Amino acid sequence: MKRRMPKCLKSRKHSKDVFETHKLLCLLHDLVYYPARLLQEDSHQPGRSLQQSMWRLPAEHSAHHLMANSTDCHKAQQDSPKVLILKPIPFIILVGEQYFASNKFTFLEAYDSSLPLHQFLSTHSPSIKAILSSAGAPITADILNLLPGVGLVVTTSVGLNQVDLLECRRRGIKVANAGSIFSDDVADFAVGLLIDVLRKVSASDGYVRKGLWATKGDYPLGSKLGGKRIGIVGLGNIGLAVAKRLEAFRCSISYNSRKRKPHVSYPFYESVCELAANCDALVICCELTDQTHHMINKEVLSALGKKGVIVNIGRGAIINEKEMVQCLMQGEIAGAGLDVFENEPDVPLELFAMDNVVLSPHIAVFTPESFLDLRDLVVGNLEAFFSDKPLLSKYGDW
Ligand SMILES: O=CC(=O)O
Repeated sequence: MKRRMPKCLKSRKHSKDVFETHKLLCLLHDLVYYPARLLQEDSHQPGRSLQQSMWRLPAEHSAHHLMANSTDCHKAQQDSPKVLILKPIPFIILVGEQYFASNKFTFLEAYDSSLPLHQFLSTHSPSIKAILSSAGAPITADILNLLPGVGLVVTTSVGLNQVDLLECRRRGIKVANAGSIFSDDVADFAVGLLIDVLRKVSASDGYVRKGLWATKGDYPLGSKLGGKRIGIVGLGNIGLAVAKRLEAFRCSISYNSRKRKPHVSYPFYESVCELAANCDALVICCELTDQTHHMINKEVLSALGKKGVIVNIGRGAIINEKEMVQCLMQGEIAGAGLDVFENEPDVPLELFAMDNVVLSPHIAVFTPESFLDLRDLVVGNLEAFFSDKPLLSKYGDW
């Protein structure tokens, strides 16, 4: 389906941003995921202000700076409704200066203040009408309690496990996420991890680099992807994109999901354990919710079996990491391709020594190309909200 895009965004030229985007993406993981933890610990304690921290957005890109360039803009900044940002979101750097000059809204960066968060929010509460969140920036009931004027939470992430959705629903706060913008990127990466684990791409790369080819001879061969039975856990946009790719490899697809999908002919398993017992590889594509937390446990992995492989591009906590590490150590499953972990950026040390495991630092989601689409979607959602128009990527039925 074609995504609608606000007129003001259609005319913008993206190409000149690509170079900047590439530079930023090199820092992306550090900026988005690692500081999420750092910031949780740092949490607006006076004296430990983030103003001096390396994570702060460059001053010339902040809304305050951009809007403060003329008296008119300054007035507009004071009057316009505020979109709260609790933790740094590097993609904002990509949003053109021109767009910030709009009078529809301005960003209010809480992490720029030396005030304790509670005080900061109480002070600015009347003007805060929306929140811009990201994968590492939790939006809790406590925060929403302090902000009764908020009508929209928009996130730069696909996953919404960091947002208290029940509270949003209770308050009638609209929620918009990154929709399907990243589906192809994540699916490419999932298939990449699967091929890597099966065909030992990274492991054999390490073998060559360490000079072992010359001294130890040929490396053990990997296993063929073609014809494998793949179980997809979570058949949303990403799961379907994974399935489509794997069909081209002549894999047979089956799936587990909250509900059987109408118009989908792949075999459906109500139990994830049964799915695991009937496939050679499991690809985890579902959301992290109370129901999916630790859903992939020892029992499921044992059902997958000694030749089975698991790939996770969903969220770390969908797998019981301790049990998975044990299963890998004991040869209960054959290998794993993991982009997400329970306590990022911490990765269980045991995995480092396993050459049947491929590890990546939660990067499946982004490519520079779709990052530009994300920019347009987030700004488009905010623009729509403040113009009382339908959101571009509304989540939920409230
Ligand atoms: O993992 C990242 C996301 O949910 O966007």
